[in-house]
Amino acid sequence: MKPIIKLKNLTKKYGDFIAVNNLNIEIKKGEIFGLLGPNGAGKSTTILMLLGLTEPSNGNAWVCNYNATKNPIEVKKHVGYLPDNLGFYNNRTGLENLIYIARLNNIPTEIATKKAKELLTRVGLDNNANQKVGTYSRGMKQRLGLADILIKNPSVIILDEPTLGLDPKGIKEFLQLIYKLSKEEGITVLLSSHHLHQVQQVCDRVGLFVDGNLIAQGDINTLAKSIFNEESHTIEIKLKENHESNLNTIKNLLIQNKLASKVSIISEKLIINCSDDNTTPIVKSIVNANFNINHLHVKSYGLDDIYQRYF
Ligand SMILES: Nc1ncnc2c1ncn2[C@@H]1O[C@H](COP(=O)(O)OP(=O)(O)OP(=O)(O)O)[C@@H](O)[C@H]1O
Repeated sequence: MKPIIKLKNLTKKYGDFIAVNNLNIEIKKGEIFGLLGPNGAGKSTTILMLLGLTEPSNGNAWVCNYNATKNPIEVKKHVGYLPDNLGFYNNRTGLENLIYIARLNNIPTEIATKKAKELLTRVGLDNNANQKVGTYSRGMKQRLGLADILIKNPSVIILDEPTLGLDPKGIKEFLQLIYKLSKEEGITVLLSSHHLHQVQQVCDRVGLFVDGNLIAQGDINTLAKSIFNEESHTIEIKLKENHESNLNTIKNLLIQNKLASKVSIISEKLIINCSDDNTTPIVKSIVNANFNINHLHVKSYGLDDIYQRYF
């Protein structure tokens, strides 16, 4: 299947400064892809090139098979873009704002009203439809922003820092909504963020961006495996019979049986590293050797760990 978004050697220079350097990414239909990186990494510049709002210095971006530079109008027809700062009429209600936007998109008033109501329900704002937007919380405004871009039935939605300024509950609700839209309706989502641990909950794949360079891309498990190699899984075990000789017996057992690549004894605990998740066979072999486990913790690496390992 052809990718719905394709970036090939995409580069943006401002004078001698390279804001985006030779970017290559392919995103499949229905995927949620996170462009992640610190401020100034080049995320917004990439999005602007994808929308045809700024021209690449080199390379190309295609969205829904349209070249973003040559066919920006076609791209805009298929893409809903949620910028980091939203503009609504604060003295109008959520419903009025949506109807107004639908009318701007040439949707007749009756259909616009029906569609606006449906969308407000879809984003969980049905009870706030007649409330003035000026009284909406930031989370509610973000959800209204999502309804706004869904009005033209986009195949792709692009969100620039969508969780900025939201409280933890707002972030959770918003990300759940994005996940639902993608998985239930097949909408492809590209979102940028510098909040790694938040977006890792919903992204199928991520691209890690630093100083205009994409330093890694993939799903979190693959990234963790490629970075932490033999140590991508860490299991911490404490025994009831916590003598050093017992810990050493288990250490040797696990290494001999090739269940671990490394076992350390730290603060009377076994710290076991392995490239695959061997938790079950490790626990079985400890129990079979007649030892009792009274603490077990499996550490899974997240984007924060991956990111920190890179720097
Ligand atoms: N019009 C411009 N002229 C010159 N430099 C620019 C211009 N736009 C962006 N830059 C620079 O390009 C780099 C990438 O900026 P960009 O806004 O894409 O980063 P970002 O990852 O989106 O960061 P943020 O989250 O802070 O928006 C930054 O160093 C920025 O200063």
